[in-house]
Amino acid sequence: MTPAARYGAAIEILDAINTGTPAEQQLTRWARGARYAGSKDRAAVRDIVFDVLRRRASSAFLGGGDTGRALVLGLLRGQGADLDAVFTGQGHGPSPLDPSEDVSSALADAPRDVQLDLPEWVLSALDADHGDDATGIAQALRDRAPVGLRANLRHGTQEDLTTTLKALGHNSIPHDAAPGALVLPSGTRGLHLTEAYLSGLFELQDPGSQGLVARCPAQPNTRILDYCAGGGGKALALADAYDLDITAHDADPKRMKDLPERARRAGVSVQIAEQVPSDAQFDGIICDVPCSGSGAWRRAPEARWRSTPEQLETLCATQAQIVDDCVPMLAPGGWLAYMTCSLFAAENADQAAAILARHPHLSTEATWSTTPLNGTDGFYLHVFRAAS
Ligand SMILES: C[S@@+](CC[C@H](N)C(=O)[O-])C[C@H]1O[C@@H](n2cnc3c(N)ncnc32)[C@H](O)[C@@H]1O
Repeated sequence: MTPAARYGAAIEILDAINTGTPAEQQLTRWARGARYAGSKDRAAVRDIVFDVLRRRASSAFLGGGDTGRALVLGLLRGQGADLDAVFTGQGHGPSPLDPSEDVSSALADAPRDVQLDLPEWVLSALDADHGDDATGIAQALRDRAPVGLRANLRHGTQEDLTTTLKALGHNSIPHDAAPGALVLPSGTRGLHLTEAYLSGLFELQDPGSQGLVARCPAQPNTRILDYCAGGGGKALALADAYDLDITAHDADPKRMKDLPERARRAGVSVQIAEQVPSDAQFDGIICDVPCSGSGAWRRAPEARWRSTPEQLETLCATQAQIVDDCVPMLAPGGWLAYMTCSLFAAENADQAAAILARHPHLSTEATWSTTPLNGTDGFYLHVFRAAS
């Protein structure tokens, strides 16, 4: 595909997304029908679509509308790109621009929420929760995220992995959020197909996510419950760091389907429990609760536009319930790590304060958080300790 044809495809896909089809679904549908598109074309079209979704409000402002064409036009204007090289009208490229598509305003004339590509209510919450950092965080959410890796330290050091990746043509940089964390530039692809990955040398995981686990006060040979295990990112990181008796649970067990294979590849052991007996006791419990995901909105760019204050309220109620379900399973003197990939205090510090108020036998052992300003996704951790 020519570069212009890739933009043409992105315009069609964005028009379909505008009718309510989720972006992933529409990208898959397009790729199935576009046999002529190679893997590089598919990746490039996906990047354009996701770039637009991350910058949807500013692209609509600069493109003079919210059709697929206007959004792509606005994105390119914002990037200062050569518009005539894209709107060529040749092959499958978009038709040439019409004078009616000229927009005289600069982005600096737009309201702040438009400039920062966030719904107004989200920006107000970030301002309230992050003060002077809010603008920088919002700006970071407009860009692609770097690729994060976790070296499986049972297979080698962070330095060993850096050397292996270098031999594969990838320059990785250590990240100080966790002992095995590395980052590579956004857009690094195909790592999961390398022998290094298949033989268990690393997992794909944001350094911030690794930082949460690195701060859990696990002691060797203790019983740990990962109550919202999902794909097992936290359980696997913990199992790599210590010899533990780890039980992984999720309300939707299908989400754990890849966990046994990932554990096998990493050379660690994690037991799967579809049900956890209510009288079970654990020395440590991880509550990696379902949340707005606002800390990771660079990776799921549609989510910011679909999120609502009402959804946030429902999520907060679920988070509180999950912790309340877990607290009775905490052995005397045990720890509970409440964690989110959210930037909102409502899901983070406010929840922690409410948990302490509801469960007076818990105290705060540690807290930690990170935002995209640190080169990670946004995460929050609150470690509680039960009285012995
Ligand atoms: C943030 S994700 C977990 C990500 C995972 N820990 C990881 O690191 O890959 C939250 C998970 O909570 C699960 N969940 C939602 N409600 C739950 C509940 N009431 N009890 C247990 N798990 C729940 C969801 O199915 C989802 O997999």
